[in-house]
Amino acid sequence: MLKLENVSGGYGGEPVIQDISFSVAQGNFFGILGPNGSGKTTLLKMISGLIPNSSGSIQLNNRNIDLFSRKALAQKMAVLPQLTAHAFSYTVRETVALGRYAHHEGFFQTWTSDDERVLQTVMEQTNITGFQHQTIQELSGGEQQRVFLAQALAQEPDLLLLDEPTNHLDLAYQKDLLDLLKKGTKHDGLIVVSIFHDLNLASLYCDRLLLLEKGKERAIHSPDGVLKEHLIQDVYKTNVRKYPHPVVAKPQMHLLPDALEMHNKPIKIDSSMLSVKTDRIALTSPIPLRTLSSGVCGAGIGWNNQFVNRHVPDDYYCADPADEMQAYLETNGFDVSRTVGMMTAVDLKNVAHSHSENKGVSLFTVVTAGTENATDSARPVAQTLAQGTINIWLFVNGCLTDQAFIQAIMTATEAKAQALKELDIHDKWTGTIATGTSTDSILVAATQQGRSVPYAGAATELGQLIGQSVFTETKKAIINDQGK
Ligand SMILES: Nc1ncnc2c1ncn2[C@@H]1O[C@H](COP(=O)(O)OP(=O)(O)OP(=O)(O)O)[C@@H](O)[C@H]1O
Repeated sequence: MLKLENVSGGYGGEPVIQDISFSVAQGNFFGILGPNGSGKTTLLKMISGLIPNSSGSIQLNNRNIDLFSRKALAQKMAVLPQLTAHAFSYTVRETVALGRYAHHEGFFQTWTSDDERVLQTVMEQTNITGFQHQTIQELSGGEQQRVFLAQALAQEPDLLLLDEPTNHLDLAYQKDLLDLLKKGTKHDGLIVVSIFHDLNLASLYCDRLLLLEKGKERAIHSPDGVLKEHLIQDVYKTNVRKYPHPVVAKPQMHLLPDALEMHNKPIKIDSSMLSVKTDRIALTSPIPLRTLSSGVCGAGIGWNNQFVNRHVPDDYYCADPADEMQAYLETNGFDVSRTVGMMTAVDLKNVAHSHSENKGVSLFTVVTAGTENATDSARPVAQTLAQGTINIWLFVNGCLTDQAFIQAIMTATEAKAQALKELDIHDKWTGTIATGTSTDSILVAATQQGRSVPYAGAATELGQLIGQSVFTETKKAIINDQGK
């Protein structure tokens, strides 16, 4: 256990570090964050005993660190400092072997089989065995960083202190190094205390974070507790947006650039951008739109500027429709990374669309609808799929919040169900009124320009536009399809 109580200190004069207290238990990964000059390195140097604290106490395993001899401390604690230019020309192997010195009785103690085993293990873990006979100077910054990490690991410490360990490392080695450290905490009970400039890496790997501001604790908590928009904006004096990691339950911070792209010329999505052909309906926007969709391609949340509703035959079957659709889009000149793609078997000339406006927000709605496959979602039954799908596109000229995106989907779905009810469309398996078809898709795409639209429930201006237009255009599209 590492324990700091009311620690202050610095380089003489006004203390750089002021009244810092925290503890890190065995097996924990602790991150230190803070802007340039906030005192992160100074605090790490105090923990490692390199500079003394002027008040408070620093204990490792219930013992003040200043009571350890240098050598005893080196058996318990290893440090990976910020990478600096090295004048010496040891080989990689010799450099890593120096880490074993902490465990030797005297300078001339012979190299044991245990030393060799540890040396080989840490060289393999850090992937440096291949260049063990080269000199340090011959290596790149990232390779050198891994050698010094191997040296620190060769000390077999209880506590590992790191100053920006991922500096100089490429993406894959950043992950490998942090995975290795995390494994060390979980499997061997290692305590890791590390400085991070990259808030997102700190969030992914650390159990707890300390946020320093001008040498004082501004926050100490779990990543979720520290990575709060207002807190990070206030301490780093820059605009950020917090989003969950797409796979791991950890927060991620995104910078908001003042880039030109954010001040695009105002645009309005409408029917002039729509093209209807027999094999596809397509809409191309001059700027990327923020999208939420259930398309075969480009599903989920994203930014896209091409939208395709492709006609497929009644008997279309493919084991991997996403893959097949991707190939179709590529063949037809669409950039798959920026396209939302849907499929339908209905005749595309029966498409219905309209443009509507309400108090500064406008909406372009496009619907294709077939109802052979109509289902009542409240009474689901296993059934053979017939052709017939309702695909709804909603292009909003406005700036939507995440809530508004979700409410737009809800409002549109409710209006679609009402359209089916009014046209008395039944689920042929249950005999009840259908609510949709079992293969319907939806897209909400917003310019993220102009009026800000916080909500899109049925009582809001956008909600009313969506409700009315989806109800009307879905009915039109169904009637068109029925009259084919
Ligand atoms: N050797 C030194 N002598 C005197 N003052 C120092 C010394 N090293 C750092 N400082 C001062 O202490 C303060 C904190 O520096 P420190 O290096 O701890 O910040 P940091 O948070 O690690 O910064 P960075 O993110 O830029 O690495 C700064 O104002 C710095 O000028």
